[in-house]
Amino acid sequence: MELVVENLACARGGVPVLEGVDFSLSAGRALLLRGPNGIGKTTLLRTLAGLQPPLAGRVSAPPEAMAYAAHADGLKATLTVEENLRFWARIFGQRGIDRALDEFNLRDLAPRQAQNLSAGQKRRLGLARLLVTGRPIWVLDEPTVSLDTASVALFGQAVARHLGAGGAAVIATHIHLGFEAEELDVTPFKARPRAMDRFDEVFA
Ligand SMILES: Nc1ncnc2c1ncn2[C@@H]1O[C@H](COP(=O)(O)OP(=O)(O)OP(=O)(O)O)[C@@H](O)[C@H]1O
Repeated sequence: MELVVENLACARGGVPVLEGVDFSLSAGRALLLRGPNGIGKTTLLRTLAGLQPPLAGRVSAPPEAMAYAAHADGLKATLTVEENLRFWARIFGQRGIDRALDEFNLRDLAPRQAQNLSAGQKRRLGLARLLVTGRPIWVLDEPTVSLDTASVALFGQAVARHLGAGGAAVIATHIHLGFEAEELDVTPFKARPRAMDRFDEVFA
């Protein structure tokens, strides 16, 4: 599914963060968002995923086309790895969890409660959830935090397979993920400060 973003503006805590964001992404392609801490990558991803409304502009694909993975893994602590995946598969109307277990090397951990996983294992489970959503556009915020080198490679392969199957991905990351991708530095889209009121304008 193609994703077209036109003249998008987004805010955090009521403060405009980015404006005039334009890009398009074809099926089978990934876009890596770059830019310094605090510039607005998370805010842009949340807006793309439909978790907050844009201030202006258009996102062509509906939120139902997006699978969003945030900084937090959002695991059910007392469910096992397998139960977590089955839970999400049911939520998203999918059946199998085998690919998710295999692609993220979770087979041996399947019977373990999520609360007893290491940070990197939790992150692998959070990312494995993407595979049971069945959704075409992955929207990922710093997905490799806590992952070791081998797990980063597993993740890169999973994304590459998703792209190969006609999916797309928008990923905020500071590292190289091992697959071909376009890059967008969002720094030039930083929102300009606005006058708060007419009195402010006098001094602008
Ligand atoms: N809950 C919040 N309320 C108000 N402002 C916030 C909130 N969360 C973040 N911000 C501010 O919004 C701006 C954009 O933050 P955002 O998290 O989108 O940046 P980022 O590019 O993802 O940063 P990082 O690379 O550090 O993850 C920052 O100035 C940040 O301080």
